[in-house]
Amino acid sequence: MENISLLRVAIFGGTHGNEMSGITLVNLWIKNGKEIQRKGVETKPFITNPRAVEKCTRYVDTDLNRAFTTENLSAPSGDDLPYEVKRAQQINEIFGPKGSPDAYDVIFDLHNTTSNMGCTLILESCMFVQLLRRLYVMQKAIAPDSCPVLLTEHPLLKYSTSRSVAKHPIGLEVGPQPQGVLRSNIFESMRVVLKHALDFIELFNEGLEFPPCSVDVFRVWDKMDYPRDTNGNIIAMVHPNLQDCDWEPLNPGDPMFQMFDGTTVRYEGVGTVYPTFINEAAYYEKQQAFVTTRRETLVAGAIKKA
Ligand SMILES: CC(=O)N[C@@H](CC(=O)O)C(=O)O
Ligand SMILES: [Zn+2]
Repeated sequence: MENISLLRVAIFGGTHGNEMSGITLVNLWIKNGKEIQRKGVETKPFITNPRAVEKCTRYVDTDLNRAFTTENLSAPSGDDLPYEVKRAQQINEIFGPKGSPDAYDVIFDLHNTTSNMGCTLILESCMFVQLLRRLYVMQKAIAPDSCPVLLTEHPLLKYSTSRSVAKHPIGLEVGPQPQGVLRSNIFESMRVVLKHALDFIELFNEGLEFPPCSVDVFRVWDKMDYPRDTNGNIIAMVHPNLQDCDWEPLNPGDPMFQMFDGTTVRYEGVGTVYPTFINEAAYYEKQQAFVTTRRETLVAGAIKKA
């Protein structure tokens, strides 16, 4: 039986300054935190990138959700550092230090995507799947559609997120919602998932035991770029058969891109993958048309409060 304590919880909004649901919710909760208060739990709502929020842009100098590397966090502070690196250092001081016993127990980091991903929980390692299993069950109960778990553990594709400062980082990615836009359905589903997640932490803190079980996850497998010409210009779009089909199986031979000349590019990998972040606006600059994942079932042991 693994013992973990869940006492200090932060809720981050505005890690990307144009993802409006998390920004709006966190600002509401900063004004009035009643909705996120739970017995025995300290919850802190926090805007992580206020300058980007003010400009309604993803970031000012560099992507904050890639900035929490050991190198950045240990860089000598100075005015010449990019804004987001300075901000990462401040956040690490308040909620970390990353990797230390003093770090916050849980950070929920609220994101929106332009992809049709529904409500997705993003986990960085399977260590925390025991808890996620429970969140997952609760989400299933509240959302008519499935609520996938994306595991970003990958030797090359893992990135240094804002939430990685916590002992248990949890990303909440809800879409589709355009950048800079607030949609009531997306806003509401984010709000409801957070509510259930906090309810769970309260129950857990009261000493409720959760039995072992298994949970299905989508593990990041590979990233796919758009087809490009020799100058690096994009020469195709996501194929209509794939657009909006996040989490649906993509089999070898299935259409993947539609070239501007009308021809179809088909998936040629080995075996079935489950694409996600399909045609995410923020990923054009990252040379990423979508991410492929593989389905896995993880077995979660019993958990109980320390
Ligand atoms: C669209 C978007 O910003 N997605 C997030 C995913 C995450 O938080 O892990 C990112 O790339 O940082
Ligand atoms: Zn984001």
